[in-house]
Amino acid sequence: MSDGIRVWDLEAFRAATGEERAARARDLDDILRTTGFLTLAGHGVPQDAIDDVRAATAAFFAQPPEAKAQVAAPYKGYPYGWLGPLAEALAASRGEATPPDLKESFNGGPLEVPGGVDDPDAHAFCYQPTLWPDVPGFRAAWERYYREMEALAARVMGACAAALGLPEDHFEPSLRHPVSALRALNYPATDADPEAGQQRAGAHTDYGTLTILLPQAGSRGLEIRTPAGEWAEVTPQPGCFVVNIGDLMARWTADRWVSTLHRVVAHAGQPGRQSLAFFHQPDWEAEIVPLDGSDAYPPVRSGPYLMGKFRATGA
Ligand SMILES: O=C(O)CCC(=O)C(=O)O
Ligand SMILES: [Fe+2]
Repeated sequence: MSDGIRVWDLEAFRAATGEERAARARDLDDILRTTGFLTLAGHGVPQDAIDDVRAATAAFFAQPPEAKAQVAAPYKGYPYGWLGPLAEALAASRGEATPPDLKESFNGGPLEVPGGVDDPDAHAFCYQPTLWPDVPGFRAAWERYYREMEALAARVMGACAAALGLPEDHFEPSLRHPVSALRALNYPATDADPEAGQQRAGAHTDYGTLTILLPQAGSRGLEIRTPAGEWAEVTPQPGCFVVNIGDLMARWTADRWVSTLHRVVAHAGQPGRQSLAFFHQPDWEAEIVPLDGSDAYPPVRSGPYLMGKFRATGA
């Protein structure tokens, strides 16, 4: 089944002026109001930064479990490192009991700890060190890609401000030290049928502002729940990212934009699939108040809000 995910070109927006720029901003607003998902063209991330992180993460996952275990989270609740197979069920974030997801992941956080953060929760939950695997070139490739994602997220947030009719620098004071996370995902090839209700990633919404996803080229199985209530497959487009809105952005826009339910389906006889998800999250202390001036939601702080979402799933 083909998808209804529209392509939106960031560089074309940034190069445009006057009425054309306004029209491209309106188009972005329209996409984020209806599906909350888009295929991002014109992203400006160098291809070799993408190729290098793909090669590094593939080499990481290809190691035997004992090697991966060397960068497993050292205690329950440690935010980063290797999460082995069957460690998480994303559907639990919506109170649904399912068998665990058929995946493993490697997770890392901000590359620097800013001065002046007093909240001990910020240190325990966000500013723990990323654990570096002993894979040649891994750290350099990961850090470069992380920085590219931070810069891309800032450009997309500028466009989002325009789409909301705000000055393009509107979000900048909330994005001085974002507490974003990068997650590499490996969904092993399957031969047998999954258990009833088991998926590669169970149905969930993302928690933060934006997710910038790099699905494996030619891979299948990522689906979004359409406004009509059906599951529609997202087909990865060569040279593009998939970008979607998370719960915090829905809240910030007082539900003008939608944080759409999505999943990665499992069935027998699937080839392996690897993806990279960058979960963009404003500064720990940033106060998120509905942008339309309404009282649709009480103010929350970005970091504690995110931590609350994770705690609610027992992660
Ligand atoms: O791997 C994918 O394509 C999507 C993963 C996802 O939705 C997530 O980890 O939040
Ligand atoms: Fe997701």
